[in-house]
Amino acid sequence: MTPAPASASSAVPGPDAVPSLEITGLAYAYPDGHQALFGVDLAVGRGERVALLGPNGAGKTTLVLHLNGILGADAGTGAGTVRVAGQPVVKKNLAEVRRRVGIVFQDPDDQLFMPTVREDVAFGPAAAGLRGEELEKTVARALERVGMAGYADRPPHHLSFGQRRRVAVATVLAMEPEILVLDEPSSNLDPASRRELADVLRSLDVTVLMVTHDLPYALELCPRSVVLSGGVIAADGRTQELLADKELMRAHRLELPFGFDPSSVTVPTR
Ligand SMILES: Nc1ncnc2c1ncn2[C@@H]1O[C@H](COP(=O)(O)OP(=O)(O)OP(=O)(O)O)[C@@H](O)[C@H]1O
Repeated sequence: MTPAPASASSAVPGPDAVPSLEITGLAYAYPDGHQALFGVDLAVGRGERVALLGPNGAGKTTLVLHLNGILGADAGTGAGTVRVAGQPVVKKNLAEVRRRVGIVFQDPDDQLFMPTVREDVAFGPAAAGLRGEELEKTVARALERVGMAGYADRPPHHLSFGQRRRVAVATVLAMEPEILVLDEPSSNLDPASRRELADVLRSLDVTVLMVTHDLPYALELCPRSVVLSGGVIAADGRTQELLADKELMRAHRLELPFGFDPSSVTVPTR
């Protein structure tokens, strides 16, 4: 599959718009010498929802950890550049970059540690200086966006896993990120929670990069997918077309559930 130009996706900004994410020539070797990324180029336009697919060990987590400077950030162990909303991810910009890149980790309990949902969602904006009514409004709006408006006073550990994941998304949305990065958002969710989270994600007016092994979820949510394999981008194009490409799928150990037909799904236009 020939990599598709960014303009093949549906919500691509105009030629002058700054992409939410722009990765150029990103290469990275871990300190033990293991080379995980070999020159990755990827641009994600504002408002796009893109799935990052690939087999175990492809380099997906390594790539995501470069987006907010946990790895890389001019540490001297790699090459290439990462820009978020035009800003290079380098040490002197890390505070600003981390505000703009909201990562929702696979386990919500890694992100929720306060006595109440309200305090968890308020934590980031309060640390950024928000106070009083403005902070209250920010928290309320973030909880509303994930359908958890009535849960502000509840302790996070009293919520279901699916509800905790939505609150984890709210903690990140409260920072008004440029790009929301989700690591396996559908993992451990029952079918109803999975669908509810999909509805929430579809309703957000934010750029999304979603790492997932759940190919039907990628298809439901992301018009565009990128296949990372062996530390390089193997394909970049419309999710429906990539999932229908049996050779590509086999070559990169991607498997649809038995009997699943990608052409039977109505895909979102953004
Ligand atoms: N801390 C580390 N030190 C050395 N090598 C590492 C380290 N972390 C990951 N790797 C290696 O880098 C490669 C990419 O790993 P990465 O975790 O980015 O893959 P992934 O696509 O996220 O995989 P998965 O789907 O299993 O989560 C793998 O070969 C992995 O073994």
